[in-house]
Amino acid sequence: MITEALKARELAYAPYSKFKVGAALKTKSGKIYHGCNIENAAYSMCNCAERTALFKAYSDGEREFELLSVVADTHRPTPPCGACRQVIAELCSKDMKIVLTNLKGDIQETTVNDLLPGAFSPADLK
Ligand SMILES: O=c1ccn([C@H]2C[C@H](O)[C@@H](CO)O2)c(=O)[nH]1
Ligand SMILES: [Zn+2]
Repeated sequence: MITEALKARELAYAPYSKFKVGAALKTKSGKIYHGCNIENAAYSMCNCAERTALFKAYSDGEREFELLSVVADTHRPTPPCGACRQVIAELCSKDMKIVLTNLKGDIQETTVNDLLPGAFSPADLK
């Protein structure tokens, strides 16, 4: 899955930050969705790799996910931003595994719940 995230990273559209990110999301049925960050001249419209992968999968009707991997050229394994953590918390199970990596090959394994404990959730709307 790290190799798949690296492949996804190659397709990043990051002309402004020059910071390419790749993500790979595996469904429970074994399908792999790739995502890269996609930036925009209107900077606030930039979309992260993690959300690209999740939205691709979700819009294909996928609902059950097994693993998300993320990679970028960071000193530590690439941490997803707050917005992605919130989206991941909504669409993936709390115990789903997340593998954070970087180009040096450092690896950090974590879970959805560890990335955003106490996330605002659909239950809070009731
Ligand atoms: O985990 C992360 C962190 C940042 N980015 C993107 C957003 C923006 O395009 C660039 C710089 O923040 O990296 C991601 O895709 N994922
Ligand atoms: Zn993000």
